[in-house]
Amino acid sequence: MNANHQNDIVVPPQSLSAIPIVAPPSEDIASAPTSPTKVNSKPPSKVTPASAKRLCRNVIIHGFCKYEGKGCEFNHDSKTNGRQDIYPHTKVFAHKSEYLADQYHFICHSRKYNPVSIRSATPPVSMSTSNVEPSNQEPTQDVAALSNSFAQFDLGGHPIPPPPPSGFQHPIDMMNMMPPGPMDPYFMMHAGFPRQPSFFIPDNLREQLTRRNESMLATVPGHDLPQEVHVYHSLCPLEDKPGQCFGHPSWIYKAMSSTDGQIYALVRIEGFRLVNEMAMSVVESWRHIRHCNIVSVREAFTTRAFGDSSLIFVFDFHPCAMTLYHAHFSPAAQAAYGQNMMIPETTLWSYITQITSALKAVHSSGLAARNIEPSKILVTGKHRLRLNCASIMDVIQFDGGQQVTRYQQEDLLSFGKLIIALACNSMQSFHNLPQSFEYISRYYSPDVKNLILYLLSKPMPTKSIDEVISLIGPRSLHDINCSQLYTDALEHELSKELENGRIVRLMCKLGFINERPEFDMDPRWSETGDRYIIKLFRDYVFHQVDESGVPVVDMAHVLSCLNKLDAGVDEKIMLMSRDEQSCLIVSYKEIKNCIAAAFNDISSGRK
Ligand SMILES: Nc1ncnc2c1ncn2[C@@H]1O[C@H](COP(=O)(O)OP(=O)(O)OP(=O)(O)O)[C@@H](O)[C@H]1O
Repeated sequence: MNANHQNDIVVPPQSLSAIPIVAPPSEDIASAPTSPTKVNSKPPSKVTPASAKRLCRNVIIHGFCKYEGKGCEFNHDSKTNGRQDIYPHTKVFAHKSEYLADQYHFICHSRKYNPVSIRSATPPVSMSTSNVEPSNQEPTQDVAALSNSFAQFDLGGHPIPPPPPSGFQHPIDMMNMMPPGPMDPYFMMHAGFPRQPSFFIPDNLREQLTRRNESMLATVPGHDLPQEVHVYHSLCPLEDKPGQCFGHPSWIYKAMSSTDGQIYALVRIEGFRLVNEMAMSVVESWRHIRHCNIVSVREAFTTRAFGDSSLIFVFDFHPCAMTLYHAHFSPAAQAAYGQNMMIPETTLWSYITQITSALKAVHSSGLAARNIEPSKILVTGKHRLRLNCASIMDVIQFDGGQQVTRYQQEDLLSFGKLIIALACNSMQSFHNLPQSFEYISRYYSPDVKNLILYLLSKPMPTKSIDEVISLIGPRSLHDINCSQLYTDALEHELSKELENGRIVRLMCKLGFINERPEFDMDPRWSETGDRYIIKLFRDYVFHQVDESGVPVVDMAHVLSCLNKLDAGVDEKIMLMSRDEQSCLIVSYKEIKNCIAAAFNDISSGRK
């Protein structure tokens, strides 16, 4: 610390309303120091018995005192206390002294004359055991003296707010918007403390998104794939052995496009010789379909990059996706859930609604899906389905689109088979229809059976996806409702993340500003003025210690401070010099202005 500031603080001229705390004088108000610049720092500490009659400042301002019954000696019964009784001797400096009295009261609650202890989880230690020098003065007088010393500063703009109405929530409490449920273990560490604001998204959602992000970045070492295929690089196989795509040996890779930097899924049909160039034009029709239940195809091309003649289809990549087969019918899934794996009716209707919606989009575009089977439908989230491998069948069995109507009827038939398989939890269920229908009738509503009967009925011109839509109409409304509720929940989470984004930006600004070595000799960057306030604020937010000097790692405190800073609220805080010899009272609004000015200096290229 700069030697000039060992024992006192010169109020920076830029921050007129930053108030250095004067050492509470032991003399009378009349003999209180009047110089605003030179300050001592030892705060008053002892509360005389007279305080017992005085209404607690915390009750006045916040509606409650968290130290009531835990050492706070002031009166907490607001009904028996008139406001005019609070500081009968300090009428002249009413608002100033009241304000500072409030600060003083907080100091009294502090364990080590350190603002962090205001937020401490443990009850405050009595003043006699704290480091604060005891004072015989009544707080009112001390405070009046303090305000007297700073009469020249503009303290008048902040009248004390009226006592809060019952039910009033302190801004910090208003951030306690944690959803009902078990408390986050982090906050449990602060037992005995009111619930802290939660700024983080729920664990399950966070884990899901993290897994997806990791899956996007995951690589598989030791493969001998080409470095580059067309504009795609960083190929990574998603399977360790070739699969079967519509009867052809196939591979699927994750790869990055050098065109847009996005990750895609490349489906490679191995050793495929394209005889009709026109076949590729089908992909163009598919490319125009953008639907939430269809994996979008981006392009298709042939390549010799793998040492053979391969046909490549490029699809959107959905991290952590698995096929419907894998989710419900694979030996692993069957072993894990056994007979208990019956799909609940609401889930079944959700699946039906999503596939119907996808088929409607495809059929309306004059195409047929030709992929309604469990291994060609991806589950990309909870109960979230997407038809995969769109367009592949049309290319490898190209017929110029002559049989679309037939294929569309086949889509409906395949859809019926799929519902039977899902409802009976068996891929073989279609081979024993009477038994399957009996099972479905027993466990599902008649609507399911009626829909299946319709889908399995003979192909005819009137049998269409539109008919299916009218059959499932009321059921699909439930799915729409669920989706919208989920969207609302996600938006809510997103709004919280938005706050976090703002906080990160603020922290970046603080990082840019604090202790820049190249500005060491510059008085504007040394430990005076705005930058000094910013530095002390950084200490206040991050470097607090408890009464034994142990660092306090209190995320809730950090987030709460940064949120208030971001909002630029009028609330004032006390910043302490590192030697604890002097302190400043300054509002978040003023600190925000200091940071904005300092950051502006840096970002404008000032040297
Ligand atoms: N678009 C995609 N985005 C992300 N992952 C995908 C995508 N398409 C496929 N996958 C992943 O690749 C795996 C294999 O897909 P594929 O289409 O080859 O299914 P499969 O069950 O192996 O079928 P088959 O046995 O017929 O090859 C899927 O389980 C999924 O994890």
